[in-house]
Amino acid sequence: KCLPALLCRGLYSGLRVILQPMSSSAASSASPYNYESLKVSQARDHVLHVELNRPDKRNAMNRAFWREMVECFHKITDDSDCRAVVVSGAGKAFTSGIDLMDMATMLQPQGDDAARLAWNLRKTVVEFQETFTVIEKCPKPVIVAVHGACIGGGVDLISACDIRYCTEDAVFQVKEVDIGLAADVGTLQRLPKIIGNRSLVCELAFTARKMMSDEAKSCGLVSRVFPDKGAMLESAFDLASDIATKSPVAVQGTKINLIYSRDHSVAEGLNYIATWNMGMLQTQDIVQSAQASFEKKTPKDITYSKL
Ligand SMILES: CCC/C=C/C=C/C(=O)SCCNC(=O)CCNC(=O)[C@H](O)C(C)(C)COP(=O)(O)OP(=O)(O)OC[C@H]1O[C@@H](n2cnc3c(N)ncnc32)[C@H](O)[C@@H]1OP(=O)(O)O
Repeated sequence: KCLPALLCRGLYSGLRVILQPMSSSAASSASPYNYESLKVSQARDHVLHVELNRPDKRNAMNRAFWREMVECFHKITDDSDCRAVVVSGAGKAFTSGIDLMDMATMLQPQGDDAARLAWNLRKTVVEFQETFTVIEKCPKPVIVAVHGACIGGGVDLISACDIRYCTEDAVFQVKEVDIGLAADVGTLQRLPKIIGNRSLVCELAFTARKMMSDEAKSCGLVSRVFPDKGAMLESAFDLASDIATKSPVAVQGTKINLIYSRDHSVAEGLNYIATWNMGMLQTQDIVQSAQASFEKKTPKDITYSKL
């Protein structure tokens, strides 16, 4: 064999080793899901449960929370073993929104003059927005299960999730006007697209009035209401498990395209998915799924490769 060909092959093998993605077990043993404000556990096969975990403070969103949600969802995005996520709150309530004790220091502007103060404050708001936008950027479906109070930042959080369940005792409140600010981390942008009723969004956001579970269901904010938290979580885990049996190529491609299409015209959405599927239609998952269908099997009978 000629020397240049051998050198090329050696270089190629070396590159393959360097570019080889870390297996999920190696990744998770190096950096487990370990947080101060969140508790992450494996609820079912391929299903992670992310709990807001400051029950004594009604899961108020403190400094650690705003940072850890981003870290957690980045990790979930890269975790090839995870195919669906359930988010819920520990204790008496889902969340009481931003931590009012931490708020002053978290939003304290820094800078030598008005321009620099404003510049840095804008950066802070954009960073806070990322705490919930990561949920939307994560290609794994995220189901949120709300019980009790879901206030302020809580509505921003659930608006970024894909599927919303709640209990009969759930209370939703776009509370920001009551603390003197216009909601700025997602509610005003996402909620109108979820409930499709601008009049109702304005009413909720201008007055901060409470919306109970029956109204949340009738306006389309949540898709199901349960008598208690236990029943809700069981159903949320069942739903996540069901999603996790399907092809991850199909499910994650569906989430990404649904979100893209929400923010673009039909023509742009069709163009995007055509380009998407020119790669993804080449998956073995289609061959396996079609074969299973011929054999009267379901996705549950198929082992799809990790994504
Ligand atoms: C760039 C910024 C972007 C973000 C903006 C976000 C804005 C918002 O989120 S606006 C909404 C702010 N939240 C509130 O106004 C809610 C305040 N809390 C309540 O109304 C009640 O606590 C609640 C109805 C949620 C629950 O009532 P309950 O009787 O069950 O509990 P409490 O006795 O009131 O509270 C128990 C302990 O938790 C502490 N706590 C509750 N909420 C917060 C909070 N938001 N921040 C900090 N701490 C909170 C409360 O002080 C009690 O603590 P302790 O006295 O030590 O037991």
